[in-house]
Amino acid sequence: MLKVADIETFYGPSQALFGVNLEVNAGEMVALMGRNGMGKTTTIRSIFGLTQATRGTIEFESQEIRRLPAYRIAKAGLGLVPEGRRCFPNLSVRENLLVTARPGEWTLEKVATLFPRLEERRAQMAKTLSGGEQQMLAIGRALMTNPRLLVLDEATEGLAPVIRQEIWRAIRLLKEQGQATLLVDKSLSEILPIADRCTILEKGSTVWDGKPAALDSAVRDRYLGV
Ligand SMILES: Nc1ncnc2c1ncn2[C@@H]1O[C@H](COP(=O)(O)OP(=O)(O)OP(=O)(O)O)[C@@H](O)[C@H]1O
Repeated sequence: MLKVADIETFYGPSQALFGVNLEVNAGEMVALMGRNGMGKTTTIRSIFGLTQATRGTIEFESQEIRRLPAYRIAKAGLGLVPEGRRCFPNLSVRENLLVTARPGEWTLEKVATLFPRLEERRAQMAKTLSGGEQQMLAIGRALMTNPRLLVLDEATEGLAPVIRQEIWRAIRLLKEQGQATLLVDKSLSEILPIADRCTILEKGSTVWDGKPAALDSAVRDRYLGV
């Protein structure tokens, strides 16, 4: 479904990615891992055309998307929940969900069953929601675009444990429903049981790819330890 091959990405003169390889197949949940600053967010920005990769290929459903503008990439069927959420603060929950909605299986009703808290707060302005609720709204909004591939960048970062659990429960439900997902998160105990595959980045390159069961303590210490 998504095939990223040998991409290189720069911020001005400074190179952040030196050869990232990554694949997500239909129905798969893939975890993109690596310590701070190794290039996870830059990889996601490159996939979505927010910072264009200068080399390599990014194919989504057999279409080369590396040079497409961000809006065309979203339209091709990729849905992003960016780091830091970014809901529209002065729109209501309902308006946030509807503003980028596209026809498909995900509707207001279905998002309400995934996140009942959002339904209870549907008329509230997004800026009055808690951080965790805003995160749920960001996920709901991405789902309302009915993406064939959903990408979550640090969806549980900095949230209270009870809210994190609600979000992980939703992610597990998405997995059961066969939603193809690329996930960046530091919580190995949550990710490893549900990921089909893990891709690890170090200093802007893919250094390991495999099933979570193959991620032994040597690999963890080498690439994920602090
Ligand atoms: N806007 C920017 N301008 C210049 N350099 C940047 C910019 N954003 C990130 N970088 C650099 O690119 C490299 C990769 O950063 P990136 O944010 O992709 O890492 P990450 O793995 O997502 O880290 P984290 O887990 O901390 O979010 C780092 O060296 C970082 O300093």
